[in-house]
Amino acid sequence: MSCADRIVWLRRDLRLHDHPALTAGGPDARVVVVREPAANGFQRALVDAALDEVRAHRTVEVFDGDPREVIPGLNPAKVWVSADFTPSGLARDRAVSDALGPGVMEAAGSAYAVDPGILRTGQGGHYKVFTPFHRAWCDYGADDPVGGLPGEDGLPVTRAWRDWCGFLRERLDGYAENRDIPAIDGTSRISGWLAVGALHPRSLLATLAVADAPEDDKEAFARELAFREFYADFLHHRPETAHSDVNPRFAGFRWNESGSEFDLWARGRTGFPIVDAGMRQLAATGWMHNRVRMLVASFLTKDLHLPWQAGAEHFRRHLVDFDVASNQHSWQWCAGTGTDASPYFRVFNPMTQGKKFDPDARYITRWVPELRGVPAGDIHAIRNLPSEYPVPIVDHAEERRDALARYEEIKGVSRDFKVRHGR
Ligand SMILES: Cc1cc2nc3c(=O)[nH]c(=O)nc-3n(C[C@H](O)[C@H](O)[C@H](O)COP(=O)(O)OP(=O)(O)OC[C@H]3O[C@@H](n4cnc5c(N)ncnc54)[C@H](O)[C@@H]3O)c2cc1C
Repeated sequence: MSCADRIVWLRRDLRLHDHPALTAGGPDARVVVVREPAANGFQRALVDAALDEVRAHRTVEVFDGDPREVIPGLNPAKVWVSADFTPSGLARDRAVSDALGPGVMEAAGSAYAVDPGILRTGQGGHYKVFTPFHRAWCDYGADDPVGGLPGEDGLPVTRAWRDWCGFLRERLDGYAENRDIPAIDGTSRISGWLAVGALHPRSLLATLAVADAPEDDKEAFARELAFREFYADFLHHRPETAHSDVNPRFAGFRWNESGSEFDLWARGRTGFPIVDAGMRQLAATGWMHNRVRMLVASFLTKDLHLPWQAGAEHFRRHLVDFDVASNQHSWQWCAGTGTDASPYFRVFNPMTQGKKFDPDARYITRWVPELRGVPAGDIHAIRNLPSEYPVPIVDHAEERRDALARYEEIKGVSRDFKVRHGR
């Protein structure tokens, strides 16, 4: 087999370190990228940045077109890839592999520390609840990084790696507490790099283990990585849940039709300051703090009674870190339809949540300039706000009651179902 026959096809694994597929292909393999549509402009810019760094150190042939035609058209004898477990990635890879013929395409590694599908419950099923998954994930453990980390063995130190090391140095200490406060730059902000594969959780866990920080903070961080892997594992077993409710009880739920209220939510013009701040942060930067993602998702599904799929699609079109498993399942969690879901009847109050997690309204006023200079107490109580700021588009207390009433309708259906079927 000549070098030209051996290909490493890079997708969302745009890095040179800790890369089983590149290691399997060896230093002489052709490295190939087929440009596929990115979820949005923010993610496309990150793909380009990560790809440029790979190209600065290794020749990469970049093709446009459909990988189902481009890869077989190169007539390779062998193609190594990082396994892609997303439903669309699996379908693409199956088609490419069929076109190449048996044994040509081989997966080495994936975007996860523990590949989806590996962990099983005692009964042999897949995990449906995070806590036992997390326990099993910790027990299973992650392998050591493959082929070295940036800065070792001549491997370049990339922007993504510098961001990660900056977090380890400056913000890991205190992460467990600070991660919930949107006004503090307390999280790692590496989700975009993970989404394009410029970082790998295995390398993160290896460096996290030896970092000089309190164990609580390290454990809290690893737990968040486990959430990412839990959602990927769940989606692997239940691919239809990228679009449909995990909890079948919601099949008959009475959602509203999307209309002008959706647009006001998307534009950060709901009149609820913390919701508007989050949506404006998303529009401006492609990123939103996790706590605020939860609040805006709760608002869309429980105050506006709009289906989680509409919000998830909006996030897909804007998030720099869009990841189908984390996004769809986080939305389902917030809507109450998903794995381990926050119960439907737990409805976040945007005023009290704002007061609790952004007490001096620093986060809110960073993104909602009309409210600068207004006392935090007034912002959280939504009173005496300047006329250029919108009045609330709904009455939260009323919508909460409505949400609970709608939930009662399907609860009743489910109780009837149980009675009729003798369960
Ligand atoms: C409605 C909603 C939609 C979301 N959509 C996405 C998405 O498309 N892509 C995405 O990566 N995350 C998503 N998240 C999860 C979370 O908000 C982001 O991962 C996190 O805010 C990224 O910032 P960070 O890297 O600073 O996180 P950190 O707090 O530093 O966490 C480190 C890493 O752990 C993972 N992580 C953290 N929290 C979660 C979580 N709740 N679920 C799954 N993984 C997590 C991410 O990979 C993150 O980069 C969503 C959350 C909600 C509530």
